[in-house]
Formats: sequence, structure tokens, C-alpha cells
Amino acid sequence: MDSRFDHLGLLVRELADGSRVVVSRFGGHVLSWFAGGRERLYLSRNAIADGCQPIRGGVPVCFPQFSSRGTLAKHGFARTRVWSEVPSAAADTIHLRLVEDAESLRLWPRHFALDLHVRLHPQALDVELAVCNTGGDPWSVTGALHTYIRIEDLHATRLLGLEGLRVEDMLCRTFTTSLRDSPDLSHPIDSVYHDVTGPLELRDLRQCVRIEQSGFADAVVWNPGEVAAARIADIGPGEEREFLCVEAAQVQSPVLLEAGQSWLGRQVLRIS
Ligand SMILES: O=P(O)(O)OC[C@H]1O[C@H](O)[C@H](O)[C@@H](O)[C@@H]1O
Repeated sequence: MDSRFDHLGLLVRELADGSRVVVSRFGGHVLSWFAGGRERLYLSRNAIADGCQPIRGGVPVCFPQFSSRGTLAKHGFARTRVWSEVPSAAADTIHLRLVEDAESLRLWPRHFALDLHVRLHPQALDVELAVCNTGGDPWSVTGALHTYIRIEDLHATRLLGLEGLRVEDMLCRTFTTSLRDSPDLSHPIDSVYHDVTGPLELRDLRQCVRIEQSGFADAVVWNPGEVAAARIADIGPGEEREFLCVEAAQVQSPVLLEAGQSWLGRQVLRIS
């Protein structure tokens, strides 16, 4: 990891096998996961590290709104807030918390606690997001763990395990059933797959990453493709071929939490 992000409040865990995770308190954002001898997450060479704007890459937390499906800023505010570190008894775990403050209450007048646990295992990264309604009235949220997986070459990548699922193509604005064994990654993709239960498998020239999720009902697959990526300032030239976003998400059915209720969502990446 380069030093651009050092001022954001970085937390690091390392294991004896050389694996390592780096998490920023700004955004509650996993920036890097090094495992099996190489980096497994994409972090843009042009990522903005000004402590105000979202960081392009890693695992942004989208909360309390997914994308532009609501009145808040795109993907909500959690990815641009400074989270607090909570001491963890487990040496392999980073625990961060975000609760409401005057600014969040102005944007979204709800009392909440978000707890992010990032656990590093020898061949796996486990990211868990707990959402608690700490206020007196019910509310609902959408959101995601917006994971950018680093790949060798998008055009030689396949994402398996989505066949037969209901899919919303957000580019074509259609709902269909996914018939292919892998989505077509030679074109821009922005799709929400519903009711994901089984593991997904991302395969490229050098790796196989197994992606498991629980709590989150949906998986969003996103890559802007060459033309749109060229218009996104914080994606470096040609870098769109170096990542595929596979997001554990709650999009179709917002999570409704009564006062005092909690919800838990998790995504586990495992290399082999
Ligand atoms: O550029 P961002 O605000 O980080 O959003 C990046 C992307 O996130 C999700 O995957 C959405 O489905 C896309 O529509 C969006 O473009």
C-alpha cells in the first residue's frame, strides 16, 4: 500500500503466513487485502484520499442507501464518515463503529449503530456489517459491501454461480432470469442478482476467489466498461480491466428494523 492514505487513520492486521489487511477509519473502508502472495483488492491509482470524497476501490460500505435509490447522496454517507475503532479481543479482527451525529441526523434523522468487523484468516477475508436501530421508531435501509476484486484481465474473467437467478439489468432497465453460466463481462455491467444463496466463484487467469454472503439478499455486479470508465476521473486509464465489483447488497427489499432491532450482513472472500 502506498502512503497516500496514511493520514486517513489506517488499521492493519497481519498473519504469520504473510497475509495482511488494511482498513481506513475514514469510510470504515477495507483498502487492501494481501493474501497468497499478492494483492486481492483493486485500489485505483487515481483514488482520491482527501478524507471527504469516497475512495475508489477496496470495500466501500454503502449505507443507509444503495446507489441513487433514495434522496441521499449516492450510496449514502457511511463511506465518507470517520468511524471509531472499538478494541477487539481477537488479534485477527478490526472492529469499527459508526453512530449518528449532528451531521448524519441532518441528512437522515435516525439513530443507528453500524458495527463493521473485518476478520483476517490465512486464506480468507471476512467482512461483517451489523446494523442496529438504536432509536425509538422503525426505519428501513438499503446498502452494500461494494467489493472491488482485483483481476488480471476483465476479458478473461468469469463469475460463476449466478445462473437461474432473477436479475435486474440496471443499464437496460429490464428484469430477466440469468441463463448464462457467467455474465458477459466484455460489455459494461450493472446488475442486481436477487436471492443469492450459493457461493459465487470468480475465476481469472491466475486465481479463483470464492465469494460467500449471508444476510444480504442480493449481489450487484458492476464494471463501467472502457467508455464510461474514461469519464470517471478516479479510475486510472485502462484500469477498468483490473477489477470487477461483486457486491453483497440489500437492494430489492429494504431491511426494516423496529426500535432496538439489529440486522447482520456478511461477505467472505476465500482464495484457493
Ligand atoms: O461511483 P460510485 O458512486 O462509487 O458508484 C459505483 C457503482 O456502484 C454500484 O455498483 C452501482 O450499481 C453503480 O450504478 C455505480 O455506478
